[in-house]
Amino acid sequence: MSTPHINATTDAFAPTCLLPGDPLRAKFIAETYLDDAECVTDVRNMLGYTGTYKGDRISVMGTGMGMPSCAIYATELVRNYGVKRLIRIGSCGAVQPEVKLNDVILANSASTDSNMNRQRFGGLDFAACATPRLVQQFLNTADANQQDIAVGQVFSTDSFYDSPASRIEQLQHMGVLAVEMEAAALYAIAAQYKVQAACLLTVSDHLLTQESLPSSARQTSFNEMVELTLSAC
Ligand SMILES: O=P(O)(O)O[C@H]1O[C@H](CO)[C@@H](O)[C@H]1O
Ligand SMILES: O=c1cc[nH]c(=O)[nH]1
Repeated sequence: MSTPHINATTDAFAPTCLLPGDPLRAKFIAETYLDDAECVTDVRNMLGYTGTYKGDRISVMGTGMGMPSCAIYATELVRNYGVKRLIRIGSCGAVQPEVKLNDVILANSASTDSNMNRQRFGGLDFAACATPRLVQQFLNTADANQQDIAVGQVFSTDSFYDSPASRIEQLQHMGVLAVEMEAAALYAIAAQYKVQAACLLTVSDHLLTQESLPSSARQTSFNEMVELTLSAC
């Protein structure tokens, strides 16, 4: 049955759903990598697809930008559509010099400047972590494919623009690899609903060098991350 934000039938989603922020990235992934992909939801043009990858059913759906938007879709997917594994596949801005443009990062934890997890956790600070079993699965697959990925903590922010000037230095100091806008909320939702979650990111911006990928590449060229995700799931 439909929700306010997803107009799919009850059984439309597979237990594993890949979650890019950009709905056109979801469309690209479905059309490029999945067999028999069908668009199962299009409310607000937040496109979601289900198809098969090497014979296994899998879904991919956009979440929009930022934690409030991502939280709406993640919550409805687990509550109403039985999704058990939420895998964010996003872009990010690197804050460490050794992390380069186009590198793939596996976010094993996410700090945040958002208040969303405090609201969820009675005012306390929630340790937002990926599901260890999924982290292991991604690492094993990356090793088997001889693919180099960075594993570490990220920072999920509410603000793409105009963060305090000292922010990057603080993040660097605490070993944060990159900044993005959804993982912390996604990990808290997964914990609350007892489902699995992980977040893979491709470095689209470098916040130290100001290098940046064009928007067309953010939509279509995250092949390394997508292929790793599909072969690990
Ligand atoms: O590329 P996506 O998955 O949207 O992720 C990143 O890009 C958006 C900002 O440009 C934010 O959603 C951020 O988290
Ligand atoms: O949140 C984000 C995503 C991509 N690049 C950034 O700099 N920040």
